[in-house]
Amino acid sequence: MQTRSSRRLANKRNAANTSSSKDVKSTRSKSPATTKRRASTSKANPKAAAKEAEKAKPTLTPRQWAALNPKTKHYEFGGPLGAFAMVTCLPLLVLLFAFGCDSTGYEPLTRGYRFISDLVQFKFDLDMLISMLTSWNPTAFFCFIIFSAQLVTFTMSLPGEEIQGTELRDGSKLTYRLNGLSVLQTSMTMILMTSKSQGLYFPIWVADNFRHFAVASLFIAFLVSIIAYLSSFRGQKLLALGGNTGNTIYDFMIGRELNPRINTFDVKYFTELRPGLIAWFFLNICMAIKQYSTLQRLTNSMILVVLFQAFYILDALWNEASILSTMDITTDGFGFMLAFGNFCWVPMMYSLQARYLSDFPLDLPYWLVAVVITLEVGGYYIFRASNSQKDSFRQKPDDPKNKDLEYITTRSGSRLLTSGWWGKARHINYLGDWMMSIAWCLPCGFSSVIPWFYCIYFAILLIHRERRDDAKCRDKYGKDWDRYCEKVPYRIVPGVY
Ligand SMILES: NC(=O)C1=CN([C@@H]2O[C@H](COP(=O)(O)OP(=O)(O)OC[C@H]3O[C@@H](n4cnc5c(N)ncnc54)[C@H](OP(=O)(O)O)[C@@H]3O)[C@@H](O)[C@H]2O)C=CC1
Ligand SMILES: CC(C)=CCC[C@@H](C)[C@H]1CC=C2C3=C(CC[C@@]21C)[C@@]1(C)CC[C@H](O)C(C)(C)[C@@H]1CC3
Repeated sequence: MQTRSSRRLANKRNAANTSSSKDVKSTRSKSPATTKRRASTSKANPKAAAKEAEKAKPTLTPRQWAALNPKTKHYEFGGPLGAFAMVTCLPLLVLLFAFGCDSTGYEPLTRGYRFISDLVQFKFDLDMLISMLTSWNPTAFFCFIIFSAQLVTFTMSLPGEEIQGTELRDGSKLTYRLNGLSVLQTSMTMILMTSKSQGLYFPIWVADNFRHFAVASLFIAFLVSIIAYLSSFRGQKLLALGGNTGNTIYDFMIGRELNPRINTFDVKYFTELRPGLIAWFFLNICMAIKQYSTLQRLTNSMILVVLFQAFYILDALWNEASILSTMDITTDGFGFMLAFGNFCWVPMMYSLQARYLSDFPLDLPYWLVAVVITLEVGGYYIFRASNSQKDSFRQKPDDPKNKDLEYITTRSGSRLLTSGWWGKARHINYLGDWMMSIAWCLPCGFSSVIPWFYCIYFAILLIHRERRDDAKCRDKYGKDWDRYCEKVPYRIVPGVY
């Protein structure tokens, strides 16, 4: 994909980056004294070091900048029309689920339809409008904003191992601080300390005001994505190869800038692994506490759902370094899709099962508990073992456990595994993840299809994601990818798909 001139620019930028920032450590051309001074500046004051690195980047002429950021020629997600549909329909779906589901029933579609038909027939009287507006809870709104601000503060201030991401198109490498688990622990402790003085009042209040939190998360998602889109035009930013079409709505949705940063604070990395996962973790606990407060006990279905999902979130934060090689970080820009996905979609839609069970408690027979546990353990095993095998093979190919694995070497130098987990299907890790999604929905029973939403949506997301990744790899590896596909014919489910 890289043109010759963009490669030349990449080398030029790389030289500047390597000599100026602690981000790229290996090939410095400065004197040891300068190097030492810079290293100590970056340790003592990472903000100043980041500014210094930014200043040291050569200013490109408009033509050079355009060569580094070629115009995107192909659309994904149905182009501008699809992007418009995503920006409008997905938030509406969140609102429909937030307002259409409560302890009286889980019927977002009927309620949504009634609401719209009343609106169309002008049955929407003033009293109704007033009652809607006065039911808005500004406290919940501000709580969500303070919660998000706290996550930013903790991410920036708590210590953590600093590691480098994959090499970017302009030759530079960014540094990321791994402190996800400390951020989760600190934010949960803060919340628990606040709510302890009020008994269990705070978590129950959060569960009761779920819809207001949904509105707040939507507001933040739009705010963050608008700011990200506008700031992508300031200065000479490295853009995502897929997000520079020039079409406003499309670029806004897919993400224009590759790695928006405020000094050392990486907005995309933060968004991907903090607000969504941590808010989801917390909302689930609130739903469980709400069930406990009404029943004076927890049902086995609630225990299973909350434990499984908490484990999934802890696992993601424990392995947070592995996200640095996913397409969200290496390829996609930061736009509405990721901001909305993480600030709003993940916490509000992924917590649906726990929310459903707090409104409609259910005790599962032992045989079903056994089925659910088997699915979760089997799914997690496939998910984690396959992801770890790929990470370990890529990072330590000489490790004894990787020595017997078969692979093909591509012309770009990367190796593609053709045995082990990655010889069974090209995205066997998706299968494991999807099996876990069944284990999370099954405890909700079959009285309503709504809590099954996650499992259905996730199948669509994974099938679409596999197609996107396939296109990316075909573009990157050309004929080598065809060779790999011949050896490993199945996409996600061995022998089936
Ligand atoms: N819960 C949720 O909502 C979601 C969860 N996920 C999960 O996130 C995880 C990461 O998924 P994702 O980012 O899609 O990508 P993957 O972890 O599946 O990685 C795909 C990349 O791996 C490399 N690769 C492909 N085949 C091989 C091979 N045979 N040998 C070695 N390397 C190979 C290629 O990158 P390269 O260019 O380096 O060769 C390819 O682009 C998955 O487990 C998924 O289930 C994802 C989305 C949503
Ligand atoms: C249609 C729509 C709302 C699109 C937005 C998609 C996002 C919800 C997902 C895109 C990739 C994601 C990942 C995770 C959560 C969902 C989103 C943001 C993830 C953080 C979940 C935990 C995993 O262990 C993971 C870290 C591998 C994963 C990364 C991708």
